[in-house]
Amino acid sequence: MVVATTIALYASPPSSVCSTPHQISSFDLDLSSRSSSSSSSPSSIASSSSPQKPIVVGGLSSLFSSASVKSSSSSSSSYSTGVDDFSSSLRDDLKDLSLTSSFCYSSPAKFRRDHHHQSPISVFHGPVSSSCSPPMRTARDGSFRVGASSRLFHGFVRKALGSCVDYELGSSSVSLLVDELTFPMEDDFGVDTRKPYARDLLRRAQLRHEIFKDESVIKAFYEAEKAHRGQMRASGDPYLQHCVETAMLLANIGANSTVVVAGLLHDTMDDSFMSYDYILRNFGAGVADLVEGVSKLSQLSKLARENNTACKTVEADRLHTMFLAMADARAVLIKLADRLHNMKTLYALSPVKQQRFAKETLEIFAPLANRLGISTWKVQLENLCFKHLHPDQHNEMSTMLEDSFDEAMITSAIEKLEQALKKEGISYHVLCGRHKSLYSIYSKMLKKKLTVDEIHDIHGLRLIVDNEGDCYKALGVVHSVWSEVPGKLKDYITDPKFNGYQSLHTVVMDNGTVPLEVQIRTQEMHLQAEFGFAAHWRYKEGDCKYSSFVLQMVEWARWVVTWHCEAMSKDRSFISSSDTIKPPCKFPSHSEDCPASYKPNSSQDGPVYVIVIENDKMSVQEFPASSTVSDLLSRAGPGSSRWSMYGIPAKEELRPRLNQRPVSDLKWKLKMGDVVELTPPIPDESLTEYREEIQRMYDRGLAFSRPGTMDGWGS
Ligand SMILES: Nc1nc2c(ncn2[C@@H]2O[C@H](COP(=O)(O)OP(=O)(O)OP(=O)(O)O)[C@@H](O)[C@H]2O)c(=O)[nH]1
Ligand SMILES: Nc1ncnc2c1ncn2[C@@H]1O[C@H](COP(=O)(O)OP(=O)(O)OP(=O)(O)O)[C@@H](O)[C@H]1O
Repeated sequence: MVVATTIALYASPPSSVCSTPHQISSFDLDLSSRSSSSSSSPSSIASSSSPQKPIVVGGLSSLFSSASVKSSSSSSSSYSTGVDDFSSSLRDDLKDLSLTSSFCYSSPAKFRRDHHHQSPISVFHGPVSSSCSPPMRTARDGSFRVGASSRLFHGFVRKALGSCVDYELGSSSVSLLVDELTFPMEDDFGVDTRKPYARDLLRRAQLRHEIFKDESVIKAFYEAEKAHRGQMRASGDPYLQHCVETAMLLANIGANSTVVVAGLLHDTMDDSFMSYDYILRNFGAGVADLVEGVSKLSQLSKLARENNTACKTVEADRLHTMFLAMADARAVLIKLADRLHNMKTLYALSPVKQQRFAKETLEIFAPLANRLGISTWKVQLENLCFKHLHPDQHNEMSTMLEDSFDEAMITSAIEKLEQALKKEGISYHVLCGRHKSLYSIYSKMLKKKLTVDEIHDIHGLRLIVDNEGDCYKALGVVHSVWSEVPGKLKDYITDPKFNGYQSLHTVVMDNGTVPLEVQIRTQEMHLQAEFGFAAHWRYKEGDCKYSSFVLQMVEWARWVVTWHCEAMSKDRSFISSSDTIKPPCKFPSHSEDCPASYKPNSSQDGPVYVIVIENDKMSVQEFPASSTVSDLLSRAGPGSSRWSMYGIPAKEELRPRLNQRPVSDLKWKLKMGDVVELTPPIPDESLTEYREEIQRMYDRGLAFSRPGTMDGWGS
């Protein structure tokens, strides 16, 4: 949820980290800002999609002093110091920046030392030797890769994390305006592809975020323009606009140019002539793999949506795991950005489609954003779903909270506490605040059967201090500033929760009328609460039991995202100083032989989730690691309707299709995210003939052995 790091932040002098007085900017809070026209309109998407409003204080005084003010600010806290003079469009961008897990400016000096020569756009813009890239990127197995569509279904279980060393395009620090291109922008016929509308779109994007001046991003923009030319959205906008908005969302969380480029191209494989190889040639394997990953995710998501698969909790759980495990976490990030923009423009679709999308988003994508720790997207997705799925409750809640929300309250509460702490000589790492989102309030009311007046954490502050002693001292300060609500003090430091969660919680009354929850913890405790056993995503998912595989996968995915997105990387400085929580191995330099790296085909002990489509019905099935297609077939087993009276498989099972291609080897190992079709589209009339042929083979003794022991399937 909150805040605070950008490269500009790291470039600020360490002395300013915790001690500088901060002016808190005002901000647009859709729910609370009564002056906002959008807030009062029931149909306003803005009011429902607004993220929580995190406000942060902590060494940000020089945050906006960098020359790259726009990009650095865009990837920083939404509500930190000195944004008053920003343009309204930039402020719009900033709305997207309230991120969950980050509050740390603990070692800016280190980052400064490490990164101050780098592009302000991304700390990871440095060139990375190609030896870091996993070999699979270029040495592709040809057996299942004939044609573009088959590519979509191949090789997705590559190292989810190997990809984190993939920065082919990251080295570009070239910053260009639209008219300064150093490469030709012509199509195959030598026609200048820079259509006026595209030029305008790009110019506007460049005003909103510096990364759109990056040469590779501009090139991708024009490739996307070519690919989607003539294609319109249901809203009537050119399709290209969706590509730009998707990329903008990514840029706003600090994603580097590789991810932004892939964001621009994310639909090209599905919607146009553009092939994997074309993207590979023009943008490198990193981008091509990401686009391919997004494409695969889109196809699975469509299948799930059409089959209403995620309405079953077990299958939804498997889908969350599958999505994160089968593709690079950055592909999930792009898919989330794509979905967020689609949700923002959902009004253009038919009511039936709106419901379907909203349902799937709530079941699959919001939880994924939660797992990745991208709180701002999670909040927006949930609020938009809420609005479409329960419009009456949504309206009611909006109206109710419009009357009680007070945005100024949090900013002034932060100021008050900041001053009091200073007076007492208590230093802190982070002081931040947030409004609870509309959907989160609604869910809490339902879950705990409470009225809105009984929710005490609609307004919340979080204070991160140096040590346990300071936690208690700060608690005393909090209680001296505001009056304590009796019975609401919880000391999870002395008495940690069963999952190890530690923090002090208290509820106080601001102005004697509005409850304010204050959480106080150390950096270590905060890290545990974000990344550790007590991680917030797990807390939010409830009493689920997770396999170690799932836990490891989410941990990795979060690390990948955190390390690739500056705005989410606030915890890095914490982590570097933490003894108890270390990344599974050192990012971003881990390589194939890193013992901790995720190797799906060797060290992975499963399980594997596979999409099975049978008689046009989709299910997500779990198999032990190393299961084969043959194992999948045998699961149906004799006695099932799909086995003929002779005990041999009927024709359909003899030609199962794996990832859209006929299976050539039944010993083929199933991989996370594989799609197995058990009902190939064979015309009915051919079945009888085919079964007879099988029967003849069987009679001649050429038949296959019993299920489960079938040997290789020809090839
Ligand atoms: N990361 C993490 N956060 C937690 C956990 N438990 C509680 N929290 C945070 O602490 C807040 C309040 O928790 P509690 O004080 O235990 O409150 P409660 O009794 O569950 O309910 P309320 O007082 O109604 O919020 C939650 O809203 C979370 O933000 C946990 O296990 N992990
Ligand atoms: N008092 C607080 N101050 C600052 N941030 C908070 C505070 N309480 C929760 N958060 C953060 O706000 C984000 C959204 O949390 P949300 O309000 O949806 O749920 P929660 O408060 O953690 O849990 P619950 O709804 O069960 O009480 C999370 O990232 C959470 O860590």
